[in-house]
Amino acid sequence: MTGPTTGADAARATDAAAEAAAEAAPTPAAEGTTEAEAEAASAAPRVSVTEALPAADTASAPPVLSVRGLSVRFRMRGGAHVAAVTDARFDLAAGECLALVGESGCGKSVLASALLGLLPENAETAGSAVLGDGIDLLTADERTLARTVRGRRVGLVPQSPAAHLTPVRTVRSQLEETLRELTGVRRPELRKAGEAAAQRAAFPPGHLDRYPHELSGGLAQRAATALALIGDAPLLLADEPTTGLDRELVDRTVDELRRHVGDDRALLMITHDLAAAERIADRVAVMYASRIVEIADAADFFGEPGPRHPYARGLLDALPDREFTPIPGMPPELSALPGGCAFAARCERADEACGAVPALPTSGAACHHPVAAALEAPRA
Ligand SMILES: Nc1ncnc2c1ncn2[C@@H]1O[C@H](COP(=O)(O)OP(=O)(O)OP(=O)(O)O)[C@@H](O)[C@H]1O
Ligand code: NI
Repeated sequence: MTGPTTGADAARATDAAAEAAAEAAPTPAAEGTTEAEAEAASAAPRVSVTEALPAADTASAPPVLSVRGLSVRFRMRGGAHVAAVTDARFDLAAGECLALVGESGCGKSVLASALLGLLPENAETAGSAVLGDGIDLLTADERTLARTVRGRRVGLVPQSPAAHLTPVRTVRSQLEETLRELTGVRRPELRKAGEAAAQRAAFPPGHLDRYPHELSGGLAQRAATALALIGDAPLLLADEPTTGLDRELVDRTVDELRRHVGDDRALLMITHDLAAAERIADRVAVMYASRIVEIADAADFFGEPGPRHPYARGLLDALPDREFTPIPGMPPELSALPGGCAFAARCERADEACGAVPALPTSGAACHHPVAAALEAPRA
């Protein structure tokens, strides 16, 4: 899903006054933010938690989220189907940030909607997506999802914060309502709690009485993040949280998100911005034509040995600051996916073996001919 771009978005983006305020007061110590927090917000504290943690699949504590065989397809008129997510499998450990990357239309947002129980009527699902406490997000009923999951166990940082916020109410009133709903705080404590919630996401208190349309893109994103954090959900899901922001704001937004991934919280960040993924992710999952085709440690993926899947390698090589070479051809239609590997038609390494769907290892590429495989597994 790509959020609608409205005239209001453009107006906000050029709202110099609000932007200047955002720049001037991101984490002002004078507003009650501790120096350490202010420091953390501005200094990109990219802590490599993967080194301290056992691999997600072998962790002794149950993963915050465990996805197995997750598929989503949409029934279309005339009996056709769109396979938006096919057989996704991954774990997400506490303290970990997994970036789900891939080109527009590959199924990232549909996967997120499945995890929130927000799929439309014409969706059919298979598989499981189990939270640490055993709730399966795919089979939970709407009452459970509404009362105990959304906001409380899964916090959503939306793709288009401006559209996600209620336009006719101030940020303060939206924070207070969510606090009342999720934490039970009542007046007279509510006002203070609202200000504390804003502060957690570095939303400047001086802007609390503004309406969403009076906020810059960066501040709207902070307001939406503040709302997502209120329920202290162990799983944060951010779908393209940096859409429409300039580079500096992208960096700051992802750094702030990273700051909220504490010891007992995990973040699934969906993005097609590979630089943002590199900046905050511990692991990367690459999606192509509805399937996760590679899962790798972010350091290995963005550094050495680099991506193993030819598509993932192509994605990186297409970046302007790398080789700037686009992948030839187009992804297949999700309503007419080929048998075997969906990337084979565009892949110079493809041969007969690629007529069968390659398995996805716990870490590595779903590919019959992964890049650099020869280096790691020399034949005798
Ligand atoms: N309700 C629906 N009915 C039919 N097809 C749908 C529906 N919702 C999404 N799709 C299709 O599912 C596919 C995956 O869409 P999705 O929004 O997950 O892509 P994405 O990877 O998030 O892309 P983007 O980067 O543009 O946000 C697309 O082909 C889309 O057209
Ligand atoms: Ni999307």
